[in-house]
Amino acid sequence: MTSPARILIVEPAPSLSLAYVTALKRDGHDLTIVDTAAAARRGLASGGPIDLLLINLQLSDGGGIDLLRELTMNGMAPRAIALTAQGSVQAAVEAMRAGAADVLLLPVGTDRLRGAVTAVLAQPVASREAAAGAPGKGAKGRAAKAPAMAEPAITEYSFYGFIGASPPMKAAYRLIEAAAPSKATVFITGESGTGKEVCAEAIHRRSPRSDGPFIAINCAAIPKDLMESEIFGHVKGAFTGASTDHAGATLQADGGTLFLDEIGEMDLSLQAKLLRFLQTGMVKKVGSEKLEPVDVRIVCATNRDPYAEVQAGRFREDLFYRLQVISIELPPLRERGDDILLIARYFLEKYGKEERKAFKGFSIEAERILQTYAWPGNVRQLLNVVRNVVVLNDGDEIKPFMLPPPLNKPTMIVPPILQDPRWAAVAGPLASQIGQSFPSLAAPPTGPMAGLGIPGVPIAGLGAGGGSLPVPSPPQSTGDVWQEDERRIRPLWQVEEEAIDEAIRLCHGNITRAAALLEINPCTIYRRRQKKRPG
Ligand SMILES: Nc1ncnc2c1ncn2[C@@H]1O[C@H](COP(=O)(O)OP(=O)(O)OP(=O)(O)O)[C@@H](O)[C@H]1O
Repeated sequence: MTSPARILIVEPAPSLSLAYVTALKRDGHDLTIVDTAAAARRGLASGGPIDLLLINLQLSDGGGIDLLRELTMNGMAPRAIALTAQGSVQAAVEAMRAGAADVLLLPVGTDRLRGAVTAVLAQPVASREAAAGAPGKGAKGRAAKAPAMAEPAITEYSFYGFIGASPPMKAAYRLIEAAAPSKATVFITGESGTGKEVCAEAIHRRSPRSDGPFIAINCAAIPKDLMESEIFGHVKGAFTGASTDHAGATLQADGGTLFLDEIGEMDLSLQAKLLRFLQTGMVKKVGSEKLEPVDVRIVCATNRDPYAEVQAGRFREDLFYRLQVISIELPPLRERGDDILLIARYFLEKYGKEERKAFKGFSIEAERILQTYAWPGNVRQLLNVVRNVVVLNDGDEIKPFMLPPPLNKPTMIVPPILQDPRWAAVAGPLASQIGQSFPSLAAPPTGPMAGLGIPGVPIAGLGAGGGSLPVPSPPQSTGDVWQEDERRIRPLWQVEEEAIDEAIRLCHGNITRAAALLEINPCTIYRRRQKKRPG
C-alpha cells in the first residue's frame, strides 16, 4: 500500500476520468482532473509539482507526447503513466521515451490501473541524466562490467552481439535502441536459438544501467522447488540444505538488469510473487518476512506463444500485461535473407582461426544450401553447422558434401514449374506432398537437370530411381492466330504475382517454403505483398 499522492489526470473523456477517480479515490490519492494540455499547464503553473501524471495521449488540443515529455523532464511530474487506445508497440515506445514509466492500453480495468499507479509511485524517481540515456555509473557504483565483445558495439552489419543487417533485424535493433534508456519491462519472443539472450544483453549494454550487473536466469533449467530461492534468495535455515543466506538473482541484479529466460516455465504461485515484486519493487527472501527494496530492470523471454499460454491458463494474464510493456519479436533465421550468409561467414572466420584451419569461404552451391534451408534451430543451429564443418574438414572452400546432415542430402529436385501458373496446378500438390514428408524441403535444386524446366524432370526422394512428374506441353502457336496469341501474353509482373500467390496457397501459407520452391528470397515475397497492400 502506497501513501496518498498528488495525481494529475489529463483525460478528455468525462466517462474515463470518472472511472479513474472511482478507482483511485479508494487509495486516498489527491486527484486533479483536466481535459486538455493547456489546462494541465495552467493547473501546474498555479498549483506546483505533482507526484504522478496520468495522461491520455490522445488529447483534443494535441501534443499528449509533448506535454508528457515537458512535464517529466522539467520535474513538474517526476513519474508518469500514459494511457492510449492505440495498441501499437510504436506508441508504447514513444511514450516510454517521453518519460512514461508505464503505458496502459485503453480500456483499462480498475485493478490494472490501481496496480500500475501503486507500482510507479513505489519506483525511485529517475535522475534526469538516466532518463535521457546518459551513460553513467550504476546505481550502486559497481565496477564496470567488461564488454562482452572486443568488437565495436555497432557496425554496418552488427549490433551489440547480433550479426545481421536484414530489414526485420534492423527493426529489432531500432526497438532495442528505443527501449534501452527506460526502465520499462521488455518481453522478448522468438523461436529457440533466434538470439533472445543476445537481445536481453543488448538492451542492458545500451541502457544507463550498463555499468551494473546483467544477471540471466533460465527458468527451464532450475528445478521448480528451487526457483523461488534462485530468483528471490533465501535466509539460512529456510529449508533443508539452506545452510547460509543466499542473495538470489533479483538482489544480485540490483542496479542492473535481470533476464528471466523461459518465463513460461515458472509455476503459477511463483508468477504471483513475481507480479507482487514488479508492483512493489520489494523482494522477500524465502524464510524471511523482511521486504528489501531493489532497483532492477526486468527483461524476460519465451519461445512459446504467450497469448496461447495465457489462454491455456498456464500464464497469468495480469503478469503478462505487466511484463510486456515493450515487446520485441525476433524473426526466425529463415526470414532474415542474406543475414544467413553474413553470420555463416563471420563464424567461419572465427572458428577457422580458433581451429587453425585455412577456409576462406563457402562455395556458391554450399551458400545456396545454407540460404534455402529452413533452420528450425535458427542461429544456434547455424553456428553448430559451421563449427562442425570447420572441425571435421580441411581445405580452402566449404563444399556441399562437407555439410552435416540434413544439409548434405539432396532432398528433391525442384523444376521451376511453380514459376509458370499454367503448370502450377500439376506441380503444386506433388510439391506440397514432398514438403510434408521432407520438412527440410528448403534444400535447393541440385543435379544436372535442375532449373532446366524439362518435362518429366526427375524428383529425388520419391523411392528408388526417383519419381517423374508428367508435365503438359505449353500452349502451341499455330501461326494464323497472332492476335489470339498476343492476347494471351500477360505482363510479367502479373505472371509473377500469380505465381507467388499460387505458390503461397499451395504451401498452405508457408512463405519460406513457397520462396524456396520459387527459388527466390522470402524477403522478395514480403516486399511485394507489402506493395500490394492498400494504402
Ligand atoms: N544474430 C546473431 N548473430 C550472432 N550470433 C547470434 C545471433 N543470434 C544468436 N546468436 C548466437 O546464437 C546462440 C543462441 O542465441 P540465444 O541463446 O540468445 O538464443 P535464444 O533465442 O535465447 O535461445 P533459447 O530460446 O533456446 O534460449 C548464442 O550462441 C548466440 O550468441
